[in-house]
Amino acid sequence: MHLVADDVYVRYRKTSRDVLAGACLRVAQGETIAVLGPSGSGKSTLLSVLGGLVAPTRGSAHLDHAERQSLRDVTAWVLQTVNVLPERSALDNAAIAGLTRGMSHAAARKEAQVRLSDVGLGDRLDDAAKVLSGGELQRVVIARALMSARPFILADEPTGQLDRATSDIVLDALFHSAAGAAVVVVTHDRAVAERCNRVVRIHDGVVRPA
Ligand SMILES: Nc1ncnc2c1ncn2[C@@H]1O[C@H](COP(=O)(O)OP(=O)(O)OP(=O)(O)O)[C@@H](O)[C@H]1O
Repeated sequence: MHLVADDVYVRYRKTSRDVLAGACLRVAQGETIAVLGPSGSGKSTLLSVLGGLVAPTRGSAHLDHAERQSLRDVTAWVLQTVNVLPERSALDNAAIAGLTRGMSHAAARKEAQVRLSDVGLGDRLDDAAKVLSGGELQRVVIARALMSARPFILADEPTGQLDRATSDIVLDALFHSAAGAAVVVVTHDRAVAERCNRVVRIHDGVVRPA
């Protein structure tokens, strides 16, 4: 199964330019792709198209062998602005993705414990999200994305606000623990790109090898 953006054009309402203008990207299962490009070039837009959140004006985004499966059902997000329930524990925040998947409460909590331990938060399970640091929160979000068991993880600047050492911990969590899931990561950070199998750049609305 591949996640495919095929000749995608996106023009936002009330704007006069195509942010994406013939963008193509084919994401194989298990691969890691860094998407680079200047601010405003359309990186987040491409990610939103792949995740089924923005509909192309022309062209399409789809799964090549499962056309009827929705993009939203096969993608999990790791976003720049961490969206967690601040009063709930790290364990609860990660377990939510298991509940959404139809797991029992007990099974979701058990798997969340494993996922959080995998990203180095085994000793923070019961801490409320609001007392965790930025890097710890980002790892909770990664554990939650992994809990969703979706084959494609879309990460938008996951290390944007973190220092180098914390970024490395978060990237280890993202790339090592994702075992089997593809990761498409939008980044300005060369160190992130260096850890990916493939690096592409958006320029003039199209995707080119970097
Ligand atoms: N909902 C929207 N409505 C109108 N214009 C939008 C919308 N979302 C994005 N844009 C515009 O589309 C262009 C591309 O935005 P996008 O966020 O995809 O770029 P980016 O490469 O991810 O930028 P950055 O690196 O600064 O995050 C920008 O000019 C932005 O203002």
